[in-house]
Amino acid sequence: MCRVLFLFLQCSINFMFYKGHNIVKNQNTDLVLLTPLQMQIVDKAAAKTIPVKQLMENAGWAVTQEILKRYKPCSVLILCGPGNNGGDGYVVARLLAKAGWPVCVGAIGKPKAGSDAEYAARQWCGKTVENLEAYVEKASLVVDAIFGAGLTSNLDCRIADLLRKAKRVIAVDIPSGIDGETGQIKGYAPYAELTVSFFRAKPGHYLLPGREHMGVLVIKDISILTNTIFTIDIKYWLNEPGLWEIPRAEIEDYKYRRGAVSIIGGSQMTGAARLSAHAALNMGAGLVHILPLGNNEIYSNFSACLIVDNDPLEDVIQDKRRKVWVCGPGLSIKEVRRTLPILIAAGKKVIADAGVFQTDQIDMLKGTSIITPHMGEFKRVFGEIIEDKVSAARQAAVKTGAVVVLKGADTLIVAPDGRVAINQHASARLATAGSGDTLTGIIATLLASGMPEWESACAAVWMHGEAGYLCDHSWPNAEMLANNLGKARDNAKIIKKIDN
Ligand SMILES: NC(=O)C1=CN([C@@H]2O[C@H](COP(=O)(O)OP(=O)(O)OC[C@H]3O[C@@H](n4cnc5c(N)ncnc54)[C@H](O)[C@@H]3O)[C@@H](O)[C@H]2O)[C@H](O)CC1
Ligand SMILES: [K+]
Repeated sequence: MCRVLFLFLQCSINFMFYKGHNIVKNQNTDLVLLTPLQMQIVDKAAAKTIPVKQLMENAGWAVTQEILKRYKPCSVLILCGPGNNGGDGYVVARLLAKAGWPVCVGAIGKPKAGSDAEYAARQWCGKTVENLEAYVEKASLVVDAIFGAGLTSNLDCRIADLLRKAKRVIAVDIPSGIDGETGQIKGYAPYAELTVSFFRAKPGHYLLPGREHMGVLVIKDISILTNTIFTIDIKYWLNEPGLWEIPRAEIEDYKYRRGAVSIIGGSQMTGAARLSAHAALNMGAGLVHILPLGNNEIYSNFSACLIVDNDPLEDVIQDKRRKVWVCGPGLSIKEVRRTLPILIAAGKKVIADAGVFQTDQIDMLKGTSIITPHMGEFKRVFGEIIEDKVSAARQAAVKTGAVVVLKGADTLIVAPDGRVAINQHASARLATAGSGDTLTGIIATLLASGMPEWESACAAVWMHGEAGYLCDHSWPNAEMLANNLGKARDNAKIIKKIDN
């Protein structure tokens, strides 16, 4: 009952804020990721209702609780930087010492006079050590509270050398040296075994290579109100159920409403289109066609549920009910040139993959709905990554007008309007030939069932990962992955139900 009332109040508050700003487009605020700059805005807004000193106390308390929960008392060195990250560190030092742990502090820089961090430093009455090199080596645990959201440039070599000597590191907010927005390493960053951050995670917590430095990542509530998010133009989300909603089967459904997926079937490499079709069928598409560019026998013998087109593409595209097309898996560049422009000119929603990335002709992709390159393909078409991969994918989305799914261990789903979902729901089980073709079939099915482009791609990437997790076999092939898609789809709904 209380939960229902709480949800009602939360929805009402959300609605009030949406009316005013319409800034948070996706309703699940739990999945929002804040850049360090946005976090500063949140901090400032939060400080109007709760003093920063109190937020810092809450942050230090949260870190201390996580340490007490996971470790037995041991010698701890807390490295405190000059800013508020250091301030959190001083609070941890005080609270851990109060709990009876042998603690000392190593001050790296001095907090500004009159700052909240200086206040926290003054509350620390224990040992502050000078010979940091020796202490870092001796300490059983090193708490890295040097830099957090405020890191502006590469870590100084002395600080990097110091952190290199630490045996076991616990990071406050984020390991020093990781860029909170891009996940890139500025000079050096330690590998923490535990990272405790506050309110909402940052993109850099999930983007590689940063993600590998987090160890166990815990995000703690420090009493910042959720509604502070509504004043910010959110651009990053973690890709989990709740960010999107999969259409449910309705009593009045018919096959075209459930979704019709059409796939161009290559004349030589026929496995790719068949895998896409297999994924689409297992994902619940209402109708799956393959249009073969060569001998259609292999496609006709593939599955009783599959329809193989006998007519040429120019005729088939006249069928207005067949809106969603997959073009690229198993196609030569010649086959792509023969089919992709026809589909685009006919106004079809095209998911372009594999074969379409064989040239650097970006123009060819304009008018597609979703493109799904892995990093090698992305670079072939769009060139080397100059800044970071999120910026590069955003530029590619603007240039093509398509949603870009940049596939990898931290797959990005980037919309032309700048929205970015970061997927961490994946494992090495997806790294198998044909896995990409499977993903294409999943995206096509969701798009054909009426989901918008970005949401279809996000949901498909998550379900692809889920199918991998569901495999009993630790080295599944793409067909085994596709066999788990029905269950993956069900799981997405169950998890969403619990979240909301
Ligand atoms: N809502 C929250 O999440 C809260 C977070 N808290 C903690 O505050 C920090 C962010 O604090 P801020 O003072 O803005 O930044 P830092 O402490 O990370 O560092 C700023 C400090 O460091 C100097 N600096 C930056 N880069 C370098 C560098 N490469 N070399 C040398 N010096 C550098 C800069 O000039 C400043 O002096 C956040 O991470 C949380 O841990 C709050 O406690 C409460 C709410
Ligand atoms: K830190």
